[in-house]
Amino acid sequence: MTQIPDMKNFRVEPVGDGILHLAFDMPGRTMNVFTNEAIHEVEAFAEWLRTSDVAGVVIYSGKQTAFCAGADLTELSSAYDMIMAAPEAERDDLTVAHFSPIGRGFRKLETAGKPVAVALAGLALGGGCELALACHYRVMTDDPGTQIGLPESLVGLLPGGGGTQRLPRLTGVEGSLGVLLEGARFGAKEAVAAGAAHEVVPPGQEIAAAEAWIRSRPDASQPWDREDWIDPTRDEVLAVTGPTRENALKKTGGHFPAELAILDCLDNGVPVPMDQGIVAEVEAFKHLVQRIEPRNMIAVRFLGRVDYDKARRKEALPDGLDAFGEEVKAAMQGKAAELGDAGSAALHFAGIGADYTGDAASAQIIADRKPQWFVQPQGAIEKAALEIVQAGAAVARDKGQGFDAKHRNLIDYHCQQAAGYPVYLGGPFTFLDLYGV
Ligand SMILES: C/C=C/C(=O)SCCNC(=O)CCNC(=O)[C@H](O)C(C)(C)COP(=O)(O)OP(=O)(O)OC[C@H]1O[C@@H](n2cnc3c(N)ncnc32)[C@H](O)[C@@H]1OP(=O)(O)O
Repeated sequence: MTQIPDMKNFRVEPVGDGILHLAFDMPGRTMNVFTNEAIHEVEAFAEWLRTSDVAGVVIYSGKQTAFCAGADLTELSSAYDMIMAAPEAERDDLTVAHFSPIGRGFRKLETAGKPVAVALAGLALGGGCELALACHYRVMTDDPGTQIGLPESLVGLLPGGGGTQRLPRLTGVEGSLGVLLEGARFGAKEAVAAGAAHEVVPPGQEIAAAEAWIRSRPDASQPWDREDWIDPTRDEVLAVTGPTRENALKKTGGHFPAELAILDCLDNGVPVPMDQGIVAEVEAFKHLVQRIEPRNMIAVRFLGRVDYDKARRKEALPDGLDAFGEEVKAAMQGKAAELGDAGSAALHFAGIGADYTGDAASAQIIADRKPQWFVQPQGAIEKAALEIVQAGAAVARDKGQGFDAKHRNLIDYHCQQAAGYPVYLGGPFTFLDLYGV
C-alpha cells in the first residue's frame, strides 16, 4: 500500500478495525473552506484510498461550529481576475483546468471502492455540502445549526463540485430546486425526508453512527453507479425545469445567469450517467464563471457583507455611510424621474429598487446578450437604465473619495440594501471601477 498523502487541511487517524478518520481542519481558520490546496488534497486522498486496504473512512470537521462553508470565495474572486487576464482564446481551457479538480476529486472519492461516511455537525454549505453528497452515507446531528445547502446562486455561481448532479439524483429534480436556486437549506430531519441524508443522531453521536455504518460492511457505491439505477428522461426533467426557468426569468429579468446555468446543468446532466453529468456541470460553470455578475456578487454580496457585519458588530461602520446610501438612491431616483416614462420603465427593467415586470422571453434575450446590456445598451429603456446606474456611480466618484478604499465593498453592499443598487452590478464603486462614468 502506498503512503497516505501529506495533507495540511485534513488529519488522518486510524481508529481500529481498518477504519480511518479524516478530520477536515484547516490550520489558522475559524471556518473550513475549499481552497485549491484543500481540493487537491481530497483528490490525492481519494486516489490513495483506491489503492489502500482500509475498511472505510469517516469524514468530519475538526472545527466546533461548522463542517465547511464551501469554496474559498476570496480565492474564487482572484481566479476570475487570473482567467480574464489571459488571452481570450485560452480562457476556457484555463477555467476548466482551474475549476474541475473539485468535481473530479469528489467523483474519485465516491468511486474509490471503499465506504465513505460523513458525520455532519454544523453547517455544510457549497463545496462542503458537495463533499458530503459524494460520501456514501451521511449522518447529521439534530442540532438546528446542522444544515446542508448549496447557496452558490446567491453569489452568482453554481455548485461546481457535482452538487447540481448528486442532489437532484437523491431528492428528485423538484425536491432539489429550493436548495439549488434559492439558497434553501435542509436541516437533518428534512434532509433525511428528502433523501439527501441517511441518519439523524443527537449531537456527539455522529462519528460513532458513521463508524457503525462502516462496520456493517456496506456497499461502497452510490445509487447512480449501481446497475439498477434508472436516469430520468430529458422530457421528465424538462417538465419540471421548463416552468421553473420561466419563473426564474420573470423574477430576475435575465440579470442573474446563475439560476439559468443551474437549470442547464439539470437539463443536460441529470438524464445522462454521472460522469457525463459532471462534464455538463463543468461546461456550464466554465461559461458562468467568466461573466462579471458572479465576480461582482462575490465581491459585494459576500465579501462586502462579511465586512459590513463585522464593522456593524464593532460599531465601526464608516462615518457618513447612511448619508452616502441616501445620496446614491436620490441620484438614481432623480435621474429616473428626469428621464420620464423611459426612466420609470428602466427601474423595472434593470431591477433598480423595483421588480421586473416584463415577460420571460424578453428576459431570456437579456440573459443571452453578449456583451450584456450594461456594456452595450440598446433602445431607450436600456439607455435610461445605464444612465441611472451611472448616476449612482457618479456619487461614488464625486463624494466617495473620503472613504477608506478598503471599505468599498462594504459601502457597495450598503448601497444594494439601502439604495436598491442592482446586486449583479456590485454597487456604485464596483461600477465606477469597471466602467467609469
Ligand atoms: C464549486 C463550489 C462553489 C462554492 O462552494 S461557492 C461558496 C458557497 N458557499 C457560500 O456561499 C457560503 C458563504 N458563507 C456564508 O454564507 C457565511 O459565511 C456562513 C453562513 C457560512 C457563516 O455565516 P456567519 O456565521 O455570519 O459567519 P461569517 O462572518 O459570514 O463567516 C465567518 C468566517 O468564515 C469566512 N468564510 C465563510 N464562508 C467563506 C467562504 N465560502 N469563502 C471564504 N471565507 C469564508 C468569512 O470570511 C469569515 O472569515 P473571518 O472570520 O476571517 O472574518
